[in-house]
Amino acid sequence: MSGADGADVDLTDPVLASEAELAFEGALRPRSLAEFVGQTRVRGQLQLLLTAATLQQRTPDHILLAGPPGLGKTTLAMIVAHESGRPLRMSSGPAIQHAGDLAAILSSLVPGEVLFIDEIHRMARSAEEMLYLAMEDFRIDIMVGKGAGATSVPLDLSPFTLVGATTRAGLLPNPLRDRFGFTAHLEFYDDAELEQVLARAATMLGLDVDREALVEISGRCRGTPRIANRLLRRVRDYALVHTGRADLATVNAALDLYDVDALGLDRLDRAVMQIILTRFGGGPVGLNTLAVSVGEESETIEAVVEPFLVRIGLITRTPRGRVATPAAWRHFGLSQGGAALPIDDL
Ligand SMILES: Nc1ncnc2c1ncn2[C@@H]1O[C@H](COP(=O)(O)OP(=O)(O)OP(=O)(O)O)[C@@H](O)[C@H]1O
Repeated sequence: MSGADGADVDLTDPVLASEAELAFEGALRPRSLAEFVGQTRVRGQLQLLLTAATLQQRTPDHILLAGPPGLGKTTLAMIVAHESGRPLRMSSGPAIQHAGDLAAILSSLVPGEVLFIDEIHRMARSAEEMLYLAMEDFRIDIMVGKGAGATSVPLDLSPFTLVGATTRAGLLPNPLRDRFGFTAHLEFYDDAELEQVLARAATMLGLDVDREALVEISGRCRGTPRIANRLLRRVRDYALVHTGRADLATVNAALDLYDVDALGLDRLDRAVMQIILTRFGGGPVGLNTLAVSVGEESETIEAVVEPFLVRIGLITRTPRGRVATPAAWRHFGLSQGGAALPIDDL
């Protein structure tokens, strides 16, 4: 995807978000379940779980939040802590590469603390095993010494609530998954919900946006609040520099400039579709082949790209691989079995 200066710009890539954007994202996070838009079922389930724990004056059960990036897992973890009036400790799977890393965190938790572990499926196996006992009995066994003389010393922990987030619930071992009292599967947001997210963000930005402009952005943000907020900022920029107002024409011009198409497909989505349609005649194509072809991790394709493409009906998953649907051929203006376009032309 090319920006105005010719540099590659990917509005959907959280890694490329500037510090200002991250600060903006933080400021936008809803602080309570009532403020949290959409995910009605999950909100109701969480509300019940938290209220029951408060009535019984105990720590809420451990919670697993599963779903693609940007749908609100971190926000919900913060809300769990805030609504139950407990402190929050944040960590992530990649930062826990040894059991000792986890032991250090667990042993320093204050009573009732909420421990959020993002990308929990990426934690080291030895730490995962330590977590089983910690979640169940609020206890860990610490190994002292090495070899034949090693002994395990039990250490009692303060009661805590673990909130784990994962884009790949299927990768968690069963013993870990079973120890969560509640698993919430976050879904992509529908257009009406995204309009609410955008309207709220526009108010916080002090941006006067037409309703039809909001509708247009909500249809192009991959069902994802994080992307909705980011696109809104680019529309704000465009209005500031060029048009003076955030109307439909401004939205179309800004999003076209950043190569966000009518369905909200980004560069990686399009690259994946190109491979399936033009190199493999519509598929089936295996996950690893796709990942190698577009130069991405297969985990990213499976957790980020594929759920969205399936949701909007451009691909289906079959036992033999991913297959393009007739809607995909239409969207890219290609006829099934027709001449292949050069990969870079789509
Ligand atoms: N339901 C919602 N209502 C309003 N804003 C939301 C909602 N969900 C997410 N957001 C906004 O979207 C942004 C991204 O949310 P968040 O960081 O919680 O997503 P995430 O699922 O944890 O993503 P990742 O897995 O990439 O960390 C936040 O700035 C938040 O304000």
